[in-house]
Formats: sequence, C-alpha cells, structure tokens
Amino acid sequence: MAALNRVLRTRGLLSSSYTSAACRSYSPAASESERKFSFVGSIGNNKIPRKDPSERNVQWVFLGCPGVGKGTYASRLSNLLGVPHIATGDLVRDELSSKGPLSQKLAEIVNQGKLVSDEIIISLLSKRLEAGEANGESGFILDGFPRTIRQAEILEGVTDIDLVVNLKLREDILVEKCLGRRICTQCGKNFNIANINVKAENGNPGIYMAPLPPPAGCESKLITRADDTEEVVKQRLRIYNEMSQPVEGFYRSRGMLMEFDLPGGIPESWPKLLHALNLDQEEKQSVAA
Ligand SMILES: Nc1ncnc2c1ncn2[C@@H]1O[C@H](COP(=O)(O)OP(=O)(O)O)[C@@H](O)[C@H]1O
Repeated sequence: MAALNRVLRTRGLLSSSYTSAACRSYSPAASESERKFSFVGSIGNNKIPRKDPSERNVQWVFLGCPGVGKGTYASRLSNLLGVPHIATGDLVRDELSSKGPLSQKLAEIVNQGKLVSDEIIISLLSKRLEAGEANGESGFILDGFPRTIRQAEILEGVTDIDLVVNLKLREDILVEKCLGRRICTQCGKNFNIANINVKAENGNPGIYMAPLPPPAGCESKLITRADDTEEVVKQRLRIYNEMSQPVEGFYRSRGMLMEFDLPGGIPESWPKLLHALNLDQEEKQSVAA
C-alpha cells in the first residue's frame, strides 16, 4: 500500500482516512462531446476536485471470467485509445519470473488458482502506476483488477473509473479457451490453438471462434501457463464466481457496468464491441492513418 499511497498522496487523492463520493455519468452510446462527467472526491472533510475526464485519457476497467478475452480486447483498445493496458495477471507473472523474494509464495498461490492477497496485488499495481506516472502516462485500461469488493472499494476511494466493461462467455467455452492458450517465450505474444465451434442448441446461439495460431517463428517457443490446466482453470472459475462476480454487482449498482456478450471470435466481436463503446469512428481513423 505504501507505494500506492505515495502516488495517491502526490495526486492529492489520499489522506489517512478517505471516503469517496464520485459522481459520474457515462453513456457508452453517447458521442465524445456528450460524455460529460462531474467528479468530486471527498477525502476526510475536504472536498477535492478530481481531474476532469476531458483533461485526461479514459480510465476503464475490464471484468470477466478467466479465458473470456479481457487481455485481447483491453490490449486492442489500449492501442486504439493510446492508454496503457495494465493487467494485474501480467504484473504477477513478471514478479514470478523475476525470482524476487515474493516469487515462491506467488507461484504457490497462482498455481493453485487462488487469488493473491489484496495487499500484494495493490503493491504490484501501485509500483506499475508510479512507473507509468514517471513516464508521463495518462489514463489506463485495467484488466484483472479489481477482483474483490475490497479492491473495488480501494480503487473507488482513490480515482474515478469512467466505465466498467463486463465481457461474458459460456463457461464450457471458457475452459476450452484457457486450455488452448499459448504464450511465445520470445515475443511474449498470446495465441490460442483452440478451435471452438459450438452448435446452436435449446435457443442458445452457436459460437464459432477460430484459433489464433502463432506465426512460424514462434511455433517452437510456445509455452502453456502453469495455471492453465483443466483442474486449475475450474478452480479459478469457482473463485471468480465467489470473489469476483460480486464486483460486477458493485459496479452495476453504480450504473457503471456495460455488459457485453461475446458473439464469437475477434473478427465478429471486435466491431460489435467498438460499436457498443461508440468507438467505430476512432477505429476508422486509426485504420486510415
Ligand atoms: N486483482 C487480483 N487480485 C488477486 N489476484 C490476482 C489479481 N490479478 C491477478 N491475480 C493473480 O494472478 C493470476 C493470473 O491472473 P490473470 O492473468 O488475470 O488470469 P485469468 O486468466 O484468470 O483472468 C490469478 O489467478 C491470480 O492468482
């Protein structure tokens, strides 16, 4: 917490006791100029105006079960919007591979599909935010955080989230997708060898998700995450339902949650997600550029 507290104090957002009273309104279907917000952070007895979103980049959160594609879509949006994509799972894996003092403890937790403690995850996130701040970053798309109500409350206490996107997909497909995930040890990119083709049944639509095969240069360097075994994935899904699903309710009750049912693979889902976020224009401009 110390590092996060330092960042937040320098931003005038934290005192030893803080409460948040962020008032916001967001309509994903509204145009950029219509996106008006008003923010007031209340810290102790002092009212502290928070940074107007028109003066900073977006601050979004991506929620969703393991394997749903949070990383894929958050990363694409971060490229489109020019904001950092901050995935706490990546921060945990970086810490694991650094073989630092925390790595042994983290490996045990992660490989059992359990959640890392709020304290550790906040410390990793705060270090990442501090580094970003030093590099002049503005805005973020958070992926994998918050995952508990306590994390959501801490985040709400220190900054304003403009929008929370909740990606959804059937559970049997989630397991298949996790088992098909591969990472290239050289370029670090994610691929997926699962070929998902579920027929329409009992009124449920069919879903087709083509594999995302690696290029020839990566083929011999692929690894599977140690926590992507069937047993651990199922455990992560159970923990998601118990600990993280309440976070959806937290944001739903604040009117911040945009639900998005993935209709298929990237070619089908990406344009629909952009449309739901009213970003079709931004995509056209970036393709033309
Ligand atoms: N916000 C968080 N709180 C606690 N643990 C986390 C958090 N983010 C990531 N982790 C840990 O890192 C692991 C991998 O996270 P992630 O890459 O986001 O996986 P997933 O595919 O389950 O979404 C999680 O299973 C958990 O142990």
